[in-house]
Amino acid sequence: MTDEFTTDIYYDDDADVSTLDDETVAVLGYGSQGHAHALNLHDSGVDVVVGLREDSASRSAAEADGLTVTTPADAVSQASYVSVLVPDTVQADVYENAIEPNLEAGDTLQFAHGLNIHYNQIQPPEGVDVTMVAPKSPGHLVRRNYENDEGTPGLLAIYQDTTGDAQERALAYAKAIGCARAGVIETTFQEEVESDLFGEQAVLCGGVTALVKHGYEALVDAGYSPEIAYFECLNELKLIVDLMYEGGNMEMWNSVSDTAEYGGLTRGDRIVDDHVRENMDEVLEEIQNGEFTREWILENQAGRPSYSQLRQAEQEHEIEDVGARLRELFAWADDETETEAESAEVAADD
Ligand SMILES: NC(=O)C1=CN([C@@H]2O[C@H](COP(=O)(O)OP(=O)(O)OC[C@H]3O[C@@H](n4cnc5c(N)ncnc54)[C@H](OP(=O)(O)O)[C@@H]3O)[C@@H](O)[C@H]2O)C=CC1
Ligand SMILES: CC[C@](O)(C(C)=O)C(=O)O
Ligand SMILES: [Mg+2]
Ligand SMILES: [Mg+2]
Repeated sequence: MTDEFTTDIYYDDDADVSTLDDETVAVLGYGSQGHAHALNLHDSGVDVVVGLREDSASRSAAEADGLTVTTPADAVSQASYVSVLVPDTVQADVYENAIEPNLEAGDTLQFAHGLNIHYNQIQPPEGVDVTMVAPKSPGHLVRRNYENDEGTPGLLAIYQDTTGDAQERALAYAKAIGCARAGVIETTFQEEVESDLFGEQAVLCGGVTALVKHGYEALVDAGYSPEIAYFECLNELKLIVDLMYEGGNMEMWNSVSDTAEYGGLTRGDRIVDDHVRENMDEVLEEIQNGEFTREWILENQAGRPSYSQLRQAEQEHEIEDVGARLRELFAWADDETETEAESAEVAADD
């Protein structure tokens, strides 16, 4: 077991937002990450211009938030620091048509996810710095944490350092969006993209929702009420994970009953067993060898048939309707409503 971390971790004292005083940052995109970065940078005193399509649904939101909005190409031409926060699947096109023609030597080209660089969808020119500042959080929480004077952990990677100032500039950016309040871990584009794709597929998004739905279906199919199944398998998960977030699995184990602890420790590995680990290793291999990224690019080129069908089926799962009706009935609905409103607001920007 290692008693020393091998990575460098940076905090607010390691960064200086004034590094960006003479720079204009173009934030391309105003969705989950884009709105959070643009607003946090702006509130940190950085000169920001948002780049959006003429017909973008996000324009009105960005302008209502007091930000300067123009087209992506014009934003890049005005900027010395370009933060690419459009969907991964359109970045190569946006780069070719709006970024590359307007990028100048000495500029920074920055990403929040390494996919397009690591899988060679974008080949940046020599003469620019290429960096990544990747919050380890959904975008609307990056904004909420900043507004609450809290931080969001992030990753930082330097792919190309032409100016010799790439890290100083990226750290200033990370501080300005609130990541250095929590901690910024230095990594590489490869490590970020492969770990992020794995985490969202096998644990955070894919794995956990599959577990929740199977648990819900097992109870409902055995005759238990949907309300009970929802509270047991979805709602309480937040409360459990909050404890894990605060103090590791042991904080959760120390808080639940001995009965839950014994049942969980003896049955957990029967539910998520060695076969699940084999599946995880298979999913990771598909990420590492580029199979997933090729599949995702082809899916988009075909107009997202599978994505749309799967998303529709997810929306139609009984747990969505049961959960929406229950959240309306309970005291915390105001908070949830706020979260759902935040999500709806950001989703409208998509
Ligand atoms: N979502 C998250 O929490 C996280 C995302 N990331 C990364 O951040 C990046 C952005 O993702 P995310 O914030 O989820 O993106 P969203 O889908 O939430 O937002 C996309 C934004 O880009 C705009 N956009 C879409 N297509 C184009 C286009 N062709 N040209 C110009 N603008 C366009 C949209 O506006 P409109 O369609 O109206 O033009 C919207 O404002 C990705 O690299 C992602 O991997 C990293 C960490 C977490
Ligand atoms: C967990 C999904 C994520 O990687 C994220 C919010 O970090 C994403 O791509 O949205
Ligand atoms: Mg992620
Ligand atoms: Mg991701």
